[in-house]
Amino acid sequence: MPNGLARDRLIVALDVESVEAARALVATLGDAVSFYKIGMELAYGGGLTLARELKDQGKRVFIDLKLHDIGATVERATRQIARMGMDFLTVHAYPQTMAAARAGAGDLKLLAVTVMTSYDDADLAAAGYAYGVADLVARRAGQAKAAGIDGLILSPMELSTIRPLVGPGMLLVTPGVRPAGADAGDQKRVMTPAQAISATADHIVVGRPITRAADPRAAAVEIVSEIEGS
Ligand SMILES: O=C(O)c1cc(=O)[nH]c(=O)n1[C@@H]1O[C@H](COP(=O)(O)O)[C@@H](O)[C@H]1O
Repeated sequence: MPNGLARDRLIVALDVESVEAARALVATLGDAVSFYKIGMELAYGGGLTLARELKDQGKRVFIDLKLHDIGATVERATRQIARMGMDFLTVHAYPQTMAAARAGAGDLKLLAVTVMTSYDDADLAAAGYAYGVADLVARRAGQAKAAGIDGLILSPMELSTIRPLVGPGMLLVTPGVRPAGADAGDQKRVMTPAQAISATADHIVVGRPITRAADPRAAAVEIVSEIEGS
């Protein structure tokens, strides 16, 4: 049985196309993984039913729907996820969106997505932003804290500047994590599990390096031992 505390810091992104594929992966990973993320691909393929099943198995579940809409819609959608008894929900880090989600969340923990880990400064400029990544993440971190948001999604590269800004109480959750030598794919701001944990990530989110591995359980166990050694 892997070390519980280290294991609970790994969140596996169940980015697969069907509930059947997700169930098979969860069975393969067994007690190596305690925390799962259900994102858009699986949610749009029936994954919200699986979310309840995972909770009933004692797993923690992060619903990653990255809400962003008018306030009334965000508030009501957040309330629906809160009723499902899930652990985390993502919303985009826009002040109006975060305030609306806070109003609907109750005890559900909200994570604000700062700047996607597939973006660099040039991508932000192309999207019309005057800020680079570092400045926009910092600005949104301050706004999330002011809105009473529980945590942030950011890349591991921003942890060392953002942790001092937000303090120990804010959950810092980082995708953009790759074991040494793994393919970065579409991720542009990347660090290893050990580097992310040393830089004070509370949780790391890992998808393809586990879900597409020849032996997903071995890949997860390896990452948990890297977390444990950090
Ligand atoms: O909100 C997220 O989880 C997220 C935010 C972000 O900035 N970057 C990012 O990669 N993610 C998610 O984290 C997971 C990363 O997956 P891999 O790149 O396969 O490890 C995917 O499910 C993404 O949707």
